[in-house]
Amino acid sequence: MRQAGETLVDEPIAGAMPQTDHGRWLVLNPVSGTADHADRVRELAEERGFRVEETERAGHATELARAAAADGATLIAVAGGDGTVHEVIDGLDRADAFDRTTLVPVPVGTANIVATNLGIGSVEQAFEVVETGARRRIDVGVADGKPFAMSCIAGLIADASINTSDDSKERFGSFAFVVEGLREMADFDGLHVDLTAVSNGEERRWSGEAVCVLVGNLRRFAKEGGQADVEDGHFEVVVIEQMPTVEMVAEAIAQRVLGESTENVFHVRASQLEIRAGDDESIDFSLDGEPYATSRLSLHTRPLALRVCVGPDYDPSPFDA
Ligand SMILES: Nc1ncnc2c1ncn2[C@@H]1O[C@H](COP(=O)(O)OP(=O)(O)OP(=O)(O)O)[C@@H](O)[C@H]1O
Repeated sequence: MRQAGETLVDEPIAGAMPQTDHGRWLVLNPVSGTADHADRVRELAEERGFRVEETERAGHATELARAAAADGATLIAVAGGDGTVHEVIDGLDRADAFDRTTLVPVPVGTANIVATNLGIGSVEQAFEVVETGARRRIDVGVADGKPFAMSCIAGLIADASINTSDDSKERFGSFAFVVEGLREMADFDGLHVDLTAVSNGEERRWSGEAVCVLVGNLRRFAKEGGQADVEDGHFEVVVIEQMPTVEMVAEAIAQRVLGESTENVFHVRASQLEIRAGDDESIDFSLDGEPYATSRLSLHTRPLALRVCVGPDYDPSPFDA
């Protein structure tokens, strides 16, 4: 449910962009994905008036985003994968620049989940939407003060994109990487977790042994996956309960993917969330792929905080009939 004061800002659009961008920066990670994109991206960006800065090491994209904000950039393109986008969002947040900078992901990474969910499928399309696409504001997740765009996940999960087979993707949809993770480590003991979620003012709790905890912002884990509603001020939270065998977990997940609810999958939409380790040991989280370990994590959404360019396939209300 959208609340009063959180209405969409669907900013204009075709043709208007070059006049409204006071400075265009492009942060280029030359080693993302297959690392063969730098020349092409640089050429397209320079033709369109971007100042291009290449990253030289991990964390550098955060510094470059801060420099772009300090320079007064109103448009920042990010040629990289989800890790680079995450770093740039961190830099914009540190510069307190969400309100004056629009981000556009240029997908040259491995998974490119942020770009895909914003409806941007290729390098060429990214530059196209800069000129003619819609601009919108989307929710940002915050975990212990750290911003994230895509997801915050913990537990037994295989690398989200790389290790997941096509067969598994077909059967288990957006949970395929959990099933692959289970197969890799069949003796996993589970995470002992106490979780409190606030949804529309109501508190919901879950305690127990979990296979994994999946908190999606731009990324959707429940049901068939796909693009999340990233303008609703809520995370979609999925907890998969530990079960005696890998097969049972896989079966529970398959049923869930097929739309049948099961007792072993807890699913809630939440604007605030606290995840505590039941045994006070720290839990290894992944914030958009960035590792973060703690025994108590507080999360909330910043509704409609980040300005982005979106492609034609982006749907602001993906679950409306
Ligand atoms: N010049 C560089 N040399 C080495 N590593 C770099 C350099 N510049 C950035 N990095 C690091 O490269 C890592 C990978 O980048 P990125 O996430 O963009 O690509 P990816 O992993 O291929 O894609 P995805 O995250 O979409 O799967 C990031 O962690 C970033 O910090």
